[in-house]
Amino acid sequence: MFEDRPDRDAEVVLVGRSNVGKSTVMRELTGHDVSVGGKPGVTRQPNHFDWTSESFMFTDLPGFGFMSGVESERREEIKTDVIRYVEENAEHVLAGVVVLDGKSAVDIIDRHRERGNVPHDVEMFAFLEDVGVDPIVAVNKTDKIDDLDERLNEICDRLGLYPPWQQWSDTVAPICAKRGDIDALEECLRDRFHEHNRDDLLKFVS
Ligand SMILES: Nc1nc2c(ncn2[C@@H]2O[C@H](COP(=O)(O)OP(=O)(O)OP(=O)(O)O)[C@@H](O)[C@H]2O)c(=O)[nH]1
Repeated sequence: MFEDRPDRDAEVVLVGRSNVGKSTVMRELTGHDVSVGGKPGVTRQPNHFDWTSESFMFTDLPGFGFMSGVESERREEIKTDVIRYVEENAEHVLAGVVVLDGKSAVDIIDRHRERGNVPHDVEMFAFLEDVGVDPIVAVNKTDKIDDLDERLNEICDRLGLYPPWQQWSDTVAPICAKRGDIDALEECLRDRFHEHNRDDLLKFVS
């Protein structure tokens, strides 16, 4: 189980498979330098970051899915904890950011489907919608992708968003966190803050 959540009115959560770059995205969003790049599965508890003085925080939730050296039972527990956390706090969550590794996401999704499983990323996207949390899909590591438009269309297709991806530019944000390029994600967040009547937060998004 996760430790106690700090008492804040509003929150944006980051979810995603292990090693997709969530900590790097968080560093770029908040300026907090958290441990990045260690062993997959390093983040096992939520990392909460106060971002403004407006009782708002970002939360980096533990990565789920395959992690070398972590048993499948433990991986399932982590995923269950992530799901429970979002469910319990949905009313405070202004947006749920599903971070994907743009290079490998489609292959991993297709492999899971071929085996008859629901892929984690697809499940998480649908789950956020189910609990009334607007999902944003941050497609990270775009520096490793050759044909970005095609890849983004494939990702949309797998998530049930009818391509072309440009139709979903308020939901799908191609980013390269490592190089500090997260403009598209910030734009999506700005939309969500506005929709939730939190214009007070807009000034904090660069
Ligand atoms: N090529 C490339 N690598 C990136 C990018 N963003 C992050 N990485 C790398 O991906 C690896 C994992 O990054 P983390 O930020 O630790 O990933 P995480 O999702 O927080 O990982 P967990 O703690 O396992 O959940 C690191 O080696 C990062 O440097 C990117 O935009 N491009």
